[in-house]
Amino acid sequence: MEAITTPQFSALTIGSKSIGRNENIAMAALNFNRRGRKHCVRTIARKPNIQSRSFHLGLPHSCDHSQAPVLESGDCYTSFDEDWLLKNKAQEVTSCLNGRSIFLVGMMGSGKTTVGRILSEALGYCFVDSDRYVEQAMGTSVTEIFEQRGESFFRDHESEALQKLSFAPRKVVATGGGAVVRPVNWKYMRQGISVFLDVPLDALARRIAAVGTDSRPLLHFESGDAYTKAFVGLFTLTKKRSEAYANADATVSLLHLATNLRLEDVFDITPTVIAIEVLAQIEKFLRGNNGKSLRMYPY
Ligand SMILES: Nc1ncnc2c1ncn2[C@@H]1O[C@H](COP(=O)(O)OP(=O)(O)O)[C@@H](O)[C@H]1O
Ligand SMILES: O=C(O)C1=C[C@@H](OP(=O)(O)O)[C@@H](O)[C@H](O)C1
Repeated sequence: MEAITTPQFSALTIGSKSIGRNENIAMAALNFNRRGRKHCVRTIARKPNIQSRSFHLGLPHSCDHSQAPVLESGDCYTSFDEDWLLKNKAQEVTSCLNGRSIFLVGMMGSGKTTVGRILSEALGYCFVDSDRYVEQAMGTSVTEIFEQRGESFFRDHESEALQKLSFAPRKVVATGGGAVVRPVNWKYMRQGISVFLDVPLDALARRIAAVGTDSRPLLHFESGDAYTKAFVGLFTLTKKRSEAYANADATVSLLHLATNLRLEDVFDITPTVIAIEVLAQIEKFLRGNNGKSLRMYPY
């Protein structure tokens, strides 16, 4: 059996900078392959109730990761800095991505815009929100388009936007929550890699209630407070769309992620950690390790 090697960054000092909403330290991932050799720096999550502090990461020659939390992608981790890890993960995935764009799909409020911006910055890609793209092309808001021209008019322009974006490499595209329902949109998104952000209904409704339903016309028909409107509306849409979301090349399930990180609430998972997990799942897909078939890409 080969000896386990000490990671190159064993003397790296973790700064005492604040990370995440509660200023807790981040958790870094060091992935070891089956033969026990250090493979690469992997993923992280914010660990609640641990004070930020400086320390040296010096791993012994035989690391026991049996107690380390495990991400959905199967990586385990120790304490580290999440921005640093995102950068490293992005560097690692960049070469296998080879310029392919990333299309984030998921329900309203699943974090496509928030996570997409972080991802694009880490990868040096451009970020495009397809709703904003349509709004710019039409010179009016999505809400007004729905109210004045109807949903199918909006869907036509959404498809046109995705078609145009599909030709452009090096983009992270936050698609609209309903883009998955038109089969032709998958043809466009297949020019890149699609990732489904799978977020529990309650968390979606809480996020949307926090900002209100004004900019989400499909939730305007429901009655009750913002949370109830969002929950009921999203429940109905989810039932119709879950099969379509399953077409994505990769999925990041926040429930699985929270369970593996031993977090009680998906709200405790920061957008940066989700971005890292998106990259880890893309890597799995590109290596043919997630059960989805690879396609030929134009870039
Ligand atoms: N990981 C997260 N934890 C808590 N709130 C989040 C997270 N990601 C996004 N949000 C919040 O949820 C709301 C919807 O996010 P957004 O990125 O606009 O979703 P989408 O583009 O999928 O509709 C925003 O107010 C955003 O700040
Ligand atoms: O789920 C949907 O059908 C929609 C989601 C919205 O985008 P977000 O997912 O960015 O909120 C926007 O495209 C439009 O209101 C319709």
